Order: sequence, then structure tokens, then C-alpha cells
Amino acid sequence: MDSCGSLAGSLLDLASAIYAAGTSLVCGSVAPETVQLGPRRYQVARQLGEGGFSQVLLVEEVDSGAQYALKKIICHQGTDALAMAQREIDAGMRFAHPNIVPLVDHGIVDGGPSLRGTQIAYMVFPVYRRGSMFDLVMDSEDGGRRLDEQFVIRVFRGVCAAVRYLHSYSDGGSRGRSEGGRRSDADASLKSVDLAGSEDDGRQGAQFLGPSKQHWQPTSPGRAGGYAELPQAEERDAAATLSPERARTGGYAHRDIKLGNVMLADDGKTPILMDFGSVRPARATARTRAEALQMQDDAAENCTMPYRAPELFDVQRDAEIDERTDVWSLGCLLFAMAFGYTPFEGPGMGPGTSIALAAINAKYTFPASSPHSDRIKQLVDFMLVPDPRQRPFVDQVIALTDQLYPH
Ligand SMILES: Nc1ncnc2c1ncn2[C@@H]1O[C@H](COP(=O)(O)OP(=O)(O)OP(=O)(O)O)[C@@H](O)[C@H]1O
Repeated sequence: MDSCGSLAGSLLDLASAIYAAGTSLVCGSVAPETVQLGPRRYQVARQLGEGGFSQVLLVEEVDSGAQYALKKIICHQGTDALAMAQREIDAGMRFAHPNIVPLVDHGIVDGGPSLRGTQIAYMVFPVYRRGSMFDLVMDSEDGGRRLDEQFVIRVFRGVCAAVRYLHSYSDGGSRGRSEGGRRSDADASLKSVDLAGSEDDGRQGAQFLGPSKQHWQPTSPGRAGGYAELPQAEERDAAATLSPERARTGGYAHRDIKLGNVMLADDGKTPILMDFGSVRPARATARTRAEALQMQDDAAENCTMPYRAPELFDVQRDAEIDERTDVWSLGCLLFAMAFGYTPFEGPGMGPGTSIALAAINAKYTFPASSPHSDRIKQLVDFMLVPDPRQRPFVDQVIALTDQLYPH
């Protein structure tokens, strides 16, 4: 966009924000932007960051003075931005885990006369002042350092715990029922992305949806223990075939696990997985060529390329995908945290090398010298298996991690 276009865009944005917030122009200067979501009013302090589709602002809740991160997505008519924002809201309302960002409040408001037909989705999250793992890795690289191995594993193990929670999330389970209608709505919306593209737009008129209640609930005791033993080859192959329970429920896949989507909590060591607009039901089959293309397009839009599983680059008719797309991304994430770059775009890849081809052939090399032990490489190799049917599930990844790095 040229500078005039961009200035006009910013003015339109500002006008729409003022409309949505009910603030006004005072003596020729613009009153500070506030956003009203139901009973709560948030005063914007400054911008924290920007994503491909959003702006994230530091805000203060006017009554309590508490600070939050407000994610704002302008949803223009005719785009799928609103459906995407709705999916992120729904995911925030349903998932609750210590390593998953809690959704504190949310709302969808009309863009107003200056942005006719446009809606603005707002999501309120805790502020993570330490930034993302992307920031941390980049800072370390700039300083010529690598992150400490124990720290890398701690962060990785926390992200795996969040991913295991998503993968084993059951809509019919007690968690699913405990929040009644609201949760069913969230379930319906998350489920509504099917391969035939029949997104549920019945929620277009939604306005304030109210603050979501986030109470962390532990996963079932059966899941908490993990495996004591490293799965052997036969066990791994057996587990690679879906168990009847898993085949029925499937759970959800995040589909965009990457350094930039892992924030660090204020304690400096707890990872928080965020950005749930890409979440999909984990299991899908492309029954027709059109469905295969749609699956591929959806992945191209939502899964960041250097972390994208090989099976999502060239989806064929009858292809089946499952939650192990996330395990591939976890392999890329661990590699990037340990070595400072992602495995299929780092040094040695050469200019013009296709990330897709490198991923499909699992063509990656570890740096010649590294301060880390070979256990990291063993874990990365365990996950970066191009054939999804041979790739481990996240439980197996956790089991191997715990065996290599006992608590
Ligand atoms: N809770 C938070 N606390 C502090 N900063 C945040 C928070 N959430 C997001 N940010 C900042 O805003 C940026 C964009 O956020 P986010 O990744 O959610 O946007 P997005 O539009 O979904 O991005 P993407 O292009 O990855 O899809 C982040 O990289 C981070 O710097």
C-alpha cells in the first residue's frame, strides 16, 4: 500500500475504533482510544505487536487498572477474517491448560459508518512482557549465544503438554459438558471448518459475547503420568496405528506451532502456547480432489511454511491427516530453539532451495558445532519423520523426552 493509502487506512481504523468505543474528538486532538466490551472498558496504552491479521495493544481495564494484551482483528466483509477470529475466540473459551493462553474477555463490535459492513473482533489476554521464544532466540543469536539446553527442554516439555491436551481433548467428555450451551457453541464453531468449506457463518451477527470463564482443569489422571519407558520400535509402530479411542475422538490440532506462537510467562520459564485461529479438528480425510486442494490451501494459509508438515504441502485425494502434523512442527520448534534457525531454511540449504522439497525429503543437517548434547538431535530425529504414519504421537515424544531428561 502507498503512504496515502496507508494513511487513509489508519484514519479509517481510528475512526472505526472511535465509533466502536464511543469516544470523541476533543479540541482537535484525538481522545485516547478506549474499547468497551460489555460492562468493561479498556484504555489503549500502546501497541505490543502486530500479526499477519491483527494488532495487539497494551490496554488497561479502566475500573481495576489491570493491564492486558488486547488483540484486535478488523474483519472486512467478504474475507474469512471474522470466521477466523470466531474460531480463535471459541478455542479460547473451550481450552484451559497452564501452558495455553487464557482468554480473559472478548467481543465483536460493528465497525460503524466509516467501515460499513466491517466488524472488529477483540480478544483480551494476559500480557506476557518477556515476549515470545522467537524474540528470545533472536536475542541469543544476536549475542552469539545458544539457549541453555535444560531451559530449551523445559520449554519444549511445556509446549508438548499443551499439545497433548489439545490432541486428547474430547468434545463429549466431562470438560465439554461442564460449561453447557456456551461450550457447545464453541465446539460447533470449531467443528464448522469442514473440507467442503461449509463454514458456519450463522454467527455473523454476534455482538458482545461476554467474558469467558477460564478455570484451569487438570487433564485426567490417566494422562498425567506419561510413559516410564522409551517406546521401542514395535510399540512405536503399533501406536502409529490409531487406537479405537483416538480414532473416534481425534481431538484438535494447533497447526501453527512455531517460535513466535510460544510466549514466556513472567516467571521466565513457563511456555504459553497462543494464536488459536489455526486450530482444526485433528483428523481429516480428503475424499475428493477438491477437498484435497482445500486442505492444502487451508494449510498454506494457516501453517507457517518452515514448520509445515510434509503431508500438507501436496495433498492428494484420499489423503488422511491427523494430529501428527503438530509433532512435525514440534520437531522444527525444538531444532529452532536449540540451534537458532529452523531445520529446512537454515544455513546449508542454499539459495532457492525449496522448503517443501527439503521437508518432504527430511533434508536437514545439524550444525557442525553446538554446545548441546546429542539428546536434542535424537529427539529432533524422532519427530522429523516425513511419513506421517511412521511419525510418533505427542505422548511418545513426551515419553522420550522424559527418558532422556529425567526430572
Ligand atoms: N499476550 C500477549 N502479550 C504480549 N505480547 C503479545 C501478546 N499476544 C501477542 N503479542 C504480540 O503481538 C504479536 C502478534 O500476535 P499474534 O501472533 O497473536 O497475531 P496474529 O495476527 O495471529 O499473528 P500471525 O501472523 O502469527 O498469525 C506477537 O508476535 C507478540 O509480539
